[in-house]
Amino acid sequence: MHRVVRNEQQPKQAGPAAGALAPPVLELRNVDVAYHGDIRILQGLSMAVRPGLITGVIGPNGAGKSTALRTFYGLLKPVVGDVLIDGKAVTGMPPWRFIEHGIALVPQGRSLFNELSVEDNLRLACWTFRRDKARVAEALDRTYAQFPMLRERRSQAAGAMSGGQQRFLELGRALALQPRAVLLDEPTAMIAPKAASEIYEFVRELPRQGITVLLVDQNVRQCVRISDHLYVLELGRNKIDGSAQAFSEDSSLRDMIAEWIDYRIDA
Ligand SMILES: Nc1ncnc2c1ncn2[C@@H]1O[C@H](COP(=O)(O)OP(=O)(O)OP(=O)(O)O)[C@@H](O)[C@H]1O
Repeated sequence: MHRVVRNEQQPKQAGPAAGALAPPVLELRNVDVAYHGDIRILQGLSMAVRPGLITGVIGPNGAGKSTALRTFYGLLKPVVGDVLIDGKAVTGMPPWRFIEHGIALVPQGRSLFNELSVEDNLRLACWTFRRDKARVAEALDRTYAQFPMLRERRSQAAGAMSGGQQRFLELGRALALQPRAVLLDEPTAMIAPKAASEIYEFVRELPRQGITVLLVDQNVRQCVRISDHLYVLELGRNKIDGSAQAFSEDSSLRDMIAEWIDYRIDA
């Protein structure tokens, strides 16, 4: 059974953050977020997504991980505090403008047009420059080179593919616009284990392509394994954050993570 291990008033920082000198691509600064009325789901939450790293966000069910990701992408507006891109406040900016800043989202759950072909789903990602046929063709070629499986299935209805294949199409659609950062919300939820492992291996390589990652995940084991920097949330607040190295070197933190993994396995 899961137990809350620490409940300090102040979040603990587990050692210096990896890439701590680079300014964040994205940042939440002391945000409070409410869905309805004045019940604040996030309270004083601060997080930074640093370039070239995978930043993982973990925490118990209902801790506010997905709410934080939606706030990062402008889908929820903070009641208090700010969202920043490259150090500049963009609080209240609508989600569709994030791609102009090179930031893409792969939301939780299925987001494809099931009846449309794989290729038409990719073409929709190119909507803003649809009249530039050469640019669309280049985006498709690049995506098919990265995901040969999608090229083979380009005429197939997206909804006829397996869950894992659909996830790769969603990733391909997000990457078609060559973002510098991608926000992933539970990328392997409801995906078979083998495909989930392939997705994590793919995500792990993204920084090598110059793509910064924010990964919100219930799969604590995989999130801890591939992240460079981890945030642990609890009840909508910062609990602990630090580099993956600091987590691996601190036995009390390891115990806490192990406890969560055990909890998840037993549940
Ligand atoms: N659309 C909504 N309207 C009202 N409350 C919501 C809404 N979405 C989430 N919540 C509440 O906000 C809190 C945080 O939810 P959130 O989905 O962000 O947590 P999470 O850490 O991502 O959880 P999980 O790991 O279970 O996905 C929960 O108490 C949840 O019930």
